[in-house]
Amino acid sequence: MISFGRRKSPAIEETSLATSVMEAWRLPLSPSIRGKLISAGYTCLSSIASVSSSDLARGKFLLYPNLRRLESVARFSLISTDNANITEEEAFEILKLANQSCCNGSRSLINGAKNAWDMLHEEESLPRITTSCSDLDNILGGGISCRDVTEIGGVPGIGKTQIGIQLSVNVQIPRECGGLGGKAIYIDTEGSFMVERALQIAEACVEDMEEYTGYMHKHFQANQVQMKPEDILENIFYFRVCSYTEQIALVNHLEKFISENKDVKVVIVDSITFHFRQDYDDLAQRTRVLSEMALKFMKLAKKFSLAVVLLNQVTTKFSEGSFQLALALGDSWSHSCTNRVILYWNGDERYAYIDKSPSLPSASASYTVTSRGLRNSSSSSKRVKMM
Ligand SMILES: Nc1ncnc2c1ncn2[C@@H]1O[C@H](COP(=O)(O)OP(=O)(O)OP(=O)(O)O)[C@@H](O)[C@H]1O
Repeated sequence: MISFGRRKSPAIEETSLATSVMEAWRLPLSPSIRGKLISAGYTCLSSIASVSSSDLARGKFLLYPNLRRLESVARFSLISTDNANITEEEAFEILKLANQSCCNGSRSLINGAKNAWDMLHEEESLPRITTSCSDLDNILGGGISCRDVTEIGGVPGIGKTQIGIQLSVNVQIPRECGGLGGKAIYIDTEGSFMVERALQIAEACVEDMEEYTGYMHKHFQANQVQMKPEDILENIFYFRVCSYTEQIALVNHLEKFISENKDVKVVIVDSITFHFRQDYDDLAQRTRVLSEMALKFMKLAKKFSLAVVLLNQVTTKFSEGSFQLALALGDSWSHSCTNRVILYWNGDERYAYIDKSPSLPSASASYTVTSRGLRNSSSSSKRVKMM
């Protein structure tokens, strides 16, 4: 049976063509030699490295399926296509550089490999941000993991914003006190961030640190940490976004912002889906845009070793004959985060449940929201082992 390859759409063809032109374009050659090379049809490094210097010098054209389109890309890239004659010397130089670039490319890929033992150590030594609730920290393996995207969802009033504020304060706990000594980015889409509440939680955090460092100073001659609640507020970078376009623009800008503020160790989005649920009509496109956004957050988390916390609303969904709570955009969005924590009420008590994690067992723990922030509830945590 003869199978025919699926024909790429003109747009895809043009994009891949432009990408391969970029490969030749990146070689450190003079513009005139580069122009000759591309106009002879040698665009990607593998095609250049596979010919002899004499073939290249003779200006042997590669069989290119759509040279006219190549020429239009070349013209667009301001490359001269008038003269395709390459001298022997130029051919030799081109081959040398192309071979070097090919080798560097594969070497960097091989260098990227890690062994599983190193990965295990890396995982164990990953810093975590405490939630100020030791029961919750326990089920989270010590706190919110840096280098991961964690989604926290729950009904209105369950305490999502309180957790977001608590984390943006706690990320600043100095290293001497077992913290990260970092800064926070708070992206507020709903207008729920209250600065007075952040000050209240910061004051409680400073009091706890003074108590801890006072004890350490008295018994172990350790330095006392001087930190004021005002310092904590100064280290929370607050962004208010009022539409999904602003949200997309901000997320695209974050990499630059964090490169300039490398101390940022947590990014909180409160909430991730708010504008997309309200104003977005095209559901398929909405899923694509949100998945792309989640991918960008994952890249940021890995690149800058920071925690991304996406707060999310829940909706009711009719399933198996009854209404059940489901995270907003649940099904379409479900693969976009590494960890997912669901907050829920059990009687009068607030509970957190690990719904998804590649490394933690499913478990639940109770917590309470006090005037000082998140704390353990009076009842002890409950671990539910899943099959
Ligand atoms: N100063 C405080 N002292 C004690 N509890 C507080 C204080 N401030 C807030 N809370 C508790 O936190 C709850 C509000 O939590 P939060 O605003 O984080 O909910 P949420 O899940 O973000 O809700 P929404 O989805 O509506 O934004 C209040 O109902 C109250 O129980």
